[in-house]
Amino acid sequence: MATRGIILMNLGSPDSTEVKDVRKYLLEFLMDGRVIDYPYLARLLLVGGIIAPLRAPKSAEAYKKVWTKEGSPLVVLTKQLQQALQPFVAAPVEIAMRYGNPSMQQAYDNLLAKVPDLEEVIAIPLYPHYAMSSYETAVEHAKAVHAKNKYTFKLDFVKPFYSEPNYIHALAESIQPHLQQEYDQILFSYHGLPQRHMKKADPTGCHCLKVDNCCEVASPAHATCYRHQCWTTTQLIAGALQIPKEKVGFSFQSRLGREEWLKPYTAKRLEELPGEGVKKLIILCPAFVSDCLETLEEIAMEGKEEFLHAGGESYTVIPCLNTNPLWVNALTAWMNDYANGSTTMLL
Ligand SMILES: C=CC1=C(C)c2cc3[nH]c(cc4nc(cc5[nH]c(cc1n2)c(C)c5CCC(=O)O)C(CCC(=O)O)=C4C)c(C)c3C=C
Ligand SMILES: [Fe+2]
Ligand SMILES: [Fe+2]
Repeated sequence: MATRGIILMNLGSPDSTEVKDVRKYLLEFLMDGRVIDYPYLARLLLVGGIIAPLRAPKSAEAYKKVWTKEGSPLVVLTKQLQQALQPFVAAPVEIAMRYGNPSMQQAYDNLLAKVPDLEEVIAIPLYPHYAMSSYETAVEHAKAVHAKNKYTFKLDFVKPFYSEPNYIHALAESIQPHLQQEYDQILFSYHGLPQRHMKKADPTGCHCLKVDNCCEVASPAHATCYRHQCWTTTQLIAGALQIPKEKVGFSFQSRLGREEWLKPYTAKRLEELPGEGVKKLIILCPAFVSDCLETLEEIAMEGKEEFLHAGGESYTVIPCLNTNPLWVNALTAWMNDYANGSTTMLL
């Protein structure tokens, strides 16, 4: 059998909540041409001259609200997932961040230190849904670091798992206990994307955001359609838990800049919902498998304030899967199926 290693890939966080570290992180993140996809010089002027310097102090304050003794929640929870998974798989597991630390190269080198005759690495981008700015950049970065260092081991990737039954089961079971309370709506809030990115990722050039109900009509575009994949996760969870259609909400959070992003915007919905009679809200963020700034600060703190201020009465946030044993089971099943010759979960 091949000598293997596994890498859990997540987005990454600043090294600390100091403004200089947050600025450095924002620069690395937003200078990624798959995130801010403007021509290099325009991107450099916008990100280096405006966004990173102006946003860093505000983001640093937000990070301070959620930072833990061990560091950023996203990185700490990804490490905890590594520790939870390791006992169930034969191959060593490392973690890597697309931006910041630990880097992809560190992860490869850690695996090589443990397995000098490493033949194959399976990278698992921890994003259920495909987006150029999350899944695709993680994959392309992993390939670029692999090529630059002339590593000889083979590199494979787990594909977006938005509809995979073990993942859906884990997510549904994590939601189920919260549905025992009285609620008016359960809002599935996904990280947003510029609408332009959706059209850019459409290989047909004529489907996404161009056809009525584009995400609900069959199309080859769905393999790279973020909105379709978010919609599918929502439908599968609502079906598994038999949540009535009128109690399911769907929105997109974390907008940046002036372009139009996917709608409806979560922040706007949180202001509108109480006026529509939704006083008791349950909210979750299935675009993330690990809690992070966007779930702990934007949704659990700011979002709650917005909703209650608009007249809402109760606001329950469902945590991300983090180290949920069923989620660990899902990852274990994919890795063990692969070790037994199945390539179903590979890109
Ligand atoms: C679900 C995956 C993600 C997609 C898609 C995504 C797109 C995207 N993000 C920005 C800008 C920012 N995102 C920020 C934080 C952040 N984003 C994701 C995931 C996705 N982003 C995560 C997990 C996090 C949290 C990181 C953490 O340390 O906890 C930030 C930084 C924080 C802030 O200043 O608000 C920015 C900026 C864009 C522009 C984009 C698509 C074009
Ligand atoms: Fe983001
Ligand atoms: Fe679509």
